[in-house]
Order: sequence, then structure tokens, then C-alpha cells
Amino acid sequence: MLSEEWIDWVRENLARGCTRESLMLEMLRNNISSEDTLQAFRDAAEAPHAEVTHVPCWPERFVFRSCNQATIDGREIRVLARLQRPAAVLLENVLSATECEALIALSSQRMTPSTVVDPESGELAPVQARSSEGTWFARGAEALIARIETRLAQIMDVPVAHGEGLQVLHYRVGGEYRPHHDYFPPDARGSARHMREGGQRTASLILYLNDVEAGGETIFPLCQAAFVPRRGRALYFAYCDPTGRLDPASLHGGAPVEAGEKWIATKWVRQRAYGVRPEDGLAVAANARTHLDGEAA
Ligand SMILES: O=C(O)CCC(=O)C(=O)O
Ligand SMILES: [Fe+2]
Repeated sequence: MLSEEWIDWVRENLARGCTRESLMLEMLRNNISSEDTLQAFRDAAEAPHAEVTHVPCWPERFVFRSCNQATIDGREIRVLARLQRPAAVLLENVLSATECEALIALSSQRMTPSTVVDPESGELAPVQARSSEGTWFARGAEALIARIETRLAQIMDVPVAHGEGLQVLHYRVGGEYRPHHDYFPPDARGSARHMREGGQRTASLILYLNDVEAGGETIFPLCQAAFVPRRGRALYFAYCDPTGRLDPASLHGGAPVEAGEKWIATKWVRQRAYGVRPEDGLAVAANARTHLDGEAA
């Protein structure tokens, strides 16, 4: 049972503008269980910014919610692991080794230091919390990208047009991505600007493009789960239900790479169509680089 003091502490700190992420991490550091942490947010925050979901956010027709395998785009995709909260599945055989290599080759020429969006100003800035380099591709920018996007849309049960441009990230030894939510924090001023088109993000799919020798897991600190990167696998997780309620249990990060390197590609999907027609290619550029999935720590 969580004491009233913690619930008050959450309420007060939310009111003075602290982020949910920072409060959750502090509670975990104080050995409060993830269940109690989430409950404290529900209890504390019947405030307007706190539309916290009580149930996992599985999309209604998401095939891998119960099926353990399905053939998509001619590939037999298998479920290796599932989390109920947050709603997450680890999938095998999403990309072939050749596709992973081709995606790394396409990206390696165009990498720049990664940024996150400052939640208040909405501006992009490189930050310590995200020590990686990255690039992104407008939807359908290359035949390979278009093919992967069609496959991912089928896996996620979301139209291709709801997807942001594919984001490729490269971490070297020591590179990490501290815990964050991929959704736009509803209580941050900078979010409105990013949600004007396409609405909230509803789910993420991380494609692992190589094997990492040590470290580099995708971690969910509130459920103490860690997924090891492995070439061709994908981690899907959902955090926004059809009514727009968000799942703070989707807090996640990339653990520091200890040996080797790590390449991933991330697809974020929105509530509605995002960007212009896919055939307009680069016109998506102005908005595609909105990986507001962290914050200026
Ligand atoms: O590096 C990872 O495993 C996590 C990446 C991530 O959180 C993201 O791309 O939004
Ligand atoms: Fe993320």
C-alpha cells in the first residue's frame, strides 16, 4: 500500500511542473513498486493533464495480441515475448538480414547527432540523455523504406499514412537513451504544436538492425523488463487507447551499449494521418524529425 504522503508528493510535483518521468524514476529509486507508482499517478492526478489509462492499450485488431505467429508480406513473423502492461510484443523475423544491412548502409551516410524536443518550447536540441546519432527517412523515400513501412503498417494494424518517417539510430559504446515516454506529454506546452497534425502518438515499433555484443537492451523500468537487440527482431509497444488515454507504464529507454554498437530503426504511429501524401516524399521533412520522445533532461 502506498502512503498518502507519496500521493500528495506526486500531486504537488505535477502541479509545480515536474515531469511524470522524473517523478516515476524517483519513486523507483525509493523502492516503490511499479504498481504503486502507477496507482499513485491515478490517485494523485484526477487533474486535467492526467488522462492515465487503467487498461493495456492493445489495438482492437492487433494480430499478435493472442496469435503467436502470422504470415505478413510473405514472412513468418513469430512472437518471442509479450508484456501485458505496457502492451508490448517482441517479434522475430520482421526484417531479413539483407534488409537490416541495406538499411544501415542507406543511413550511415547521413547520420547527425540525435536531438529531442524540449517539452516547453517544442524546439529540438541535442541533449545528454540521448547519446546517439541518427537520421530519418520521409515515408516512402526509398523502395526499401516503402516496403518496410507497408509491412510494419500490417503488423501494427495502422494505415501507412499514420506513420512518421522512419527514424534510424546508431549508438556506440556508452551510447544510451535514458527512460522516456514516446507520447507527447499532454501537460507540456510544446506538445500542442507537434500534435496539431496527426494527433497523439499511439504506438512505437523498434526494429533491431544488428546484434549488440553487450548491453544496449531496450528497458522498461516500471516493469523491470529488458529486451536484448537482435538483428531482424522488432519490439512493438502501445500506449494510447482509442479514447486518447495514455499509459505511463510505457516508460522505456535504451540501456548503455557496453560492447559493440547498436543500430535500430523506429516507427512511431499517430492517431490520424500524418504528413502529406507519401508520394510527396521530402515534403514530410519539416515534421518528420519530431522524435519528441524524451526531454531535455
Ligand atoms: O534504443 C532503444 O532501445 C530505445 C529507442 C527509443 O526509445 C526510441 O527510439 O524511441
Ligand atoms: Fe522511445
